[in-house]
Amino acid sequence: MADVKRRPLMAGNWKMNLNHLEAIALVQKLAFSLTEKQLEEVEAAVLPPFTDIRSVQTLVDGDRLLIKYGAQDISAHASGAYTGEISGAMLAKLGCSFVTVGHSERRQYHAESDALVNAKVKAALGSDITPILCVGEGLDIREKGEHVEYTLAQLDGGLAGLTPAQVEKVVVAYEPVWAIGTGKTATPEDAQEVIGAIRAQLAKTQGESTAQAVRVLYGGSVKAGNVAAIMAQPDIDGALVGGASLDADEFTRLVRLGL
Ligand SMILES: O=C(CO)COP(=O)(O)O
Repeated sequence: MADVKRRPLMAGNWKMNLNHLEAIALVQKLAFSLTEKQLEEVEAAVLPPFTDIRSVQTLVDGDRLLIKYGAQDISAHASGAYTGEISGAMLAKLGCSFVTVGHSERRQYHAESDALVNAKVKAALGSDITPILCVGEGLDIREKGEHVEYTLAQLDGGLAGLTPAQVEKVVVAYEPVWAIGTGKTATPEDAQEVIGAIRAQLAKTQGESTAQAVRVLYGGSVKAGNVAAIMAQPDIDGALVGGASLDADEFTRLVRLGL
């Protein structure tokens, strides 16, 4: 199917950085630097720590900013005795549009399995929040040449039990673990290889029209200096940006280059 227009998405995953005052300052700078037209063409989102979200909400609502925001994790449970967890309903109440699910740092440091990631994807959809399902291989898997099959298994695991209509609401982010925070970016061709395979797998499992509708992002050492070459690949619809999203000027340049 040719010429399907997917709106580019640039999402800044702040990880465990910036307090709520710093969050306000950064979002204000982004809003000052990006025009409404740019934000209509490229969807721009920030994903701050939980403790910043209320402040970001107040700013975005108060000034009717077009910048979207979300969270970095969501509980698989709806409510109850789950100490430390944050539910989808709580995030929805704060106006979150997105939540990353299954980020490699959560898979690695919090032992998140594909089954848990799948439950979190469903929790997000149940609260009308777009899950950004993160997949991607470590260096050992890449060196064995098994990166495509490994990533597709994470994709299938994360989407298990969803209907094609639900899958269309999911954003997938391919983030090879060896490229995160290391300064080593996958080449645009490496990223396209896996992201093209993700789209082909979606076509096989969900049907061609769903596969064409799903946005697939690349993440891993994305900066203003390399984003254009990444975005030039046919199947890449945006970027999930870590370090470079903490700098307002750099993230602004990234959003502008997102088309
Ligand atoms: O993990 C990432 C985004 O989720 C990528 O982080 P860096 O952009 O810092 O490599």
